[in-house]
Amino acid sequence: METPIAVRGRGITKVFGDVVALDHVDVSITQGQIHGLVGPNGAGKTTLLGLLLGLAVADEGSLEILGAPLGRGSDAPDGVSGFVDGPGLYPTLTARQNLATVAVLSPDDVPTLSVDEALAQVGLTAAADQKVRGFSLGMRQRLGLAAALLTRPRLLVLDEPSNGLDPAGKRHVHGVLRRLAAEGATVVLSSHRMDDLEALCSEVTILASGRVVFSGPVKKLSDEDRELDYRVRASDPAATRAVAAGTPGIEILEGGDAAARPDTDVIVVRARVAAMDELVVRMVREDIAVRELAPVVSPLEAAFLALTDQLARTEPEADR
Ligand SMILES: Nc1ncnc2c1ncn2[C@@H]1O[C@H](COP(=O)(O)OP(=O)(O)OP(=O)(O)O)[C@@H](O)[C@H]1O
Repeated sequence: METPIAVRGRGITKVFGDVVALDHVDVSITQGQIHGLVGPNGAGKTTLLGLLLGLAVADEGSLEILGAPLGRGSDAPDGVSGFVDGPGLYPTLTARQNLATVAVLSPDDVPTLSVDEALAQVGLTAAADQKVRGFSLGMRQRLGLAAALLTRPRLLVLDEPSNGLDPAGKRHVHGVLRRLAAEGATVVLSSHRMDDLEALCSEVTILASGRVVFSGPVKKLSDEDRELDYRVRASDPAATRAVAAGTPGIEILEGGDAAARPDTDVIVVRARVAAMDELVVRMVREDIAVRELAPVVSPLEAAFLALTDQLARTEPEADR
């Protein structure tokens, strides 16, 4: 049986005065996915998330959420929760009081999570009775997530949920989102952090200037045919350099952002995957131990930069 589609948008256009925030955007998100929205500042991510939350309506196009078409003047879609532009919280109330306020606003027929359970899920039990005024950005983000979890959403929409989270907080929040998705909920989130998106999302939509430049599985972006820059650290840097220089398809990068490293035992090379495989085989044959080999930027980030840069170069100046 085909997995149901949680979000289906066709030709979505949203204009603010002279600014086309979304320009005929098509997007399909299957149920149970964690779907990432990524794009440069002003690309239209928050605008699209706002439409999913029913905070605004599109000027053109159709949007279907959890199987129901979203029309002009529709209420916020059932089963959807989340936030854009930071969670709306009352600073003079405690975390528990904030959630209690949200809980009483939930319609009676909506299945809810208890306030204590929501606080526990985001790791805020110990801070439950502290006023939100004294909360750090990361704690506010977690409380915003707890508020969104109260109604047991089938579609959770989050604008930069990892903002301000320390590594432990991030791991905790990622765990909550993965569990939700495993239980069948759909999560759509925006982020500027490619490492977060790669860790969490099975699919991403890349937006640039309001247009979709890619939408699909993250692994499709890890194109083996794309040249990437790799850091190579080995037991014998001079010998590595000599082997790299003699390996077809390997370009040693001297200078530039990627290569300007203070640790001189690292060399940076530009190559496709097949050439890197050959380089490693040759190094091992020469008894050189490979201590580190990693792309300077991740495949997703490289694809993002290539796709958004390509669009910027093909757009006339007046369009930007
Ligand atoms: N309410 C509004 N009134 C006027 N212009 C707006 C409004 N909301 C968004 N815009 C414009 O629409 C475009 C898209 O904005 P949006 O906030 O969706 O981008 P974004 O991808 O979320 O950016 P960022 O990464 O900076 O958060 C921008 O040019 C922005 O200035």
